[in-house]
Amino acid sequence: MKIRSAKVIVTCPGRNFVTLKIETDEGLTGLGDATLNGRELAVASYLTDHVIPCLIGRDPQQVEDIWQYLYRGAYWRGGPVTMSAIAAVDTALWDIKAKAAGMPLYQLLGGKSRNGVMVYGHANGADISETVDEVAKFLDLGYKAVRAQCGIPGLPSTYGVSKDKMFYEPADADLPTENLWSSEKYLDHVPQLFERLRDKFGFGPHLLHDAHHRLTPIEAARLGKSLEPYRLFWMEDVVPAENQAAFRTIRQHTVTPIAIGEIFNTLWQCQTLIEEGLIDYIRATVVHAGGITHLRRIATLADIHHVRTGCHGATDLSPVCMGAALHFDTWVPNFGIQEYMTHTPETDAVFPHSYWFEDGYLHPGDTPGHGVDIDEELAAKYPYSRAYLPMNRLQDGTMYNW
Ligand SMILES: O=C(O)[C@@H](O)[C@@H](O)[C@H](O)[C@H](O)CO
Ligand SMILES: [Mg+2]
Repeated sequence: MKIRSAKVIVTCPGRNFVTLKIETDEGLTGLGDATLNGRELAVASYLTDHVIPCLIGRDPQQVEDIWQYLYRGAYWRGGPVTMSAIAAVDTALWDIKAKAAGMPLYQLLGGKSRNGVMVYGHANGADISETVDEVAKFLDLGYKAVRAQCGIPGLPSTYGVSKDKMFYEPADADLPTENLWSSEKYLDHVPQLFERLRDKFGFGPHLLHDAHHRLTPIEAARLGKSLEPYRLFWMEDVVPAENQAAFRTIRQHTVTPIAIGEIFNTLWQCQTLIEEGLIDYIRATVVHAGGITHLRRIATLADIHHVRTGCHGATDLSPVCMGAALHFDTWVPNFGIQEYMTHTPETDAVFPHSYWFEDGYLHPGDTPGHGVDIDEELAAKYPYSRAYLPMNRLQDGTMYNW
């Protein structure tokens, strides 16, 4: 078998998605997600201008060799653009391999380790009362786990809190909007939210929270301690992780479980976190962490150190990434949870898929491959439209972690 052609499809059914489609001389096709929020065209160019020419004529069955060829061969290793491009190739090749075998992808990875993939939904509200109402809606839909975010008194807008309720759009403008941030106000307010949620819903549902890399280690330690009575499933991205050793401070102070990894691209960015047992959940996922091939390595290292997975699954990761992640989740022995923000109906129509939600769990389906397709005619009706994630400044104007 040989790769006959490959192309990049950019579409914007409400938000931008970049998809790689690889076709073989035997007529099999495979899809990989290559979406990097706010930097989409950089990955599209990396693929079209630098990767696709090297793929033509190669044997698509050599998934590992092609991964190594693109990773080692480029000389310039790692980084979000490179690793999203490699991920797209890798995902498309696994899709082709599974289709050629006539199997759903999870079978090739080692088969089912569970009957369904537990997911968490996103509840957000302008204030505590609204967030409580939103959490109730998710629980009514059958979710076993809900992430809760809420507006902070004294801050005009906060990332993750939006008018959209079943999903919110991370990239919200043609040029980046700017939010204001105060860790002091945040740290005072968040424990009150979880106190109300536990009062109302008890300890049955799993509750999660995302701090978007905005605290210092000692502030994160304080957050973890103040949330201990409410027994969260995890607190996510409490500090930026360029300095992995900084997590030791947080760990020394709190037993609230720690999750991180949605912006990680390689194993090297979480090696210390995993090997020293500084985190409980690794949130790297297929599209930004080098595809199934590399994510599997991260998960295997994590397993040895009692760290479980919690793949990123926001709306800026396309249904192609979600489909691949669900096959991975169905197999991976140290599965923790999967994030699930529902896509819009327009996006679902562009990417017909075999996965479905039922009673708090997603199921990947049994279609050969990863089970996600693209309607190219429909995709062509939604041209690229530039959009950025918002940014964050402190109240005195200092540029801050978003
Ligand atoms: O946990 C999450 O889903 C968030 O952190 C995302 O909204 C993230 O900010 C976006 O995916 C960034 O593109
Ligand atoms: Mg997050």
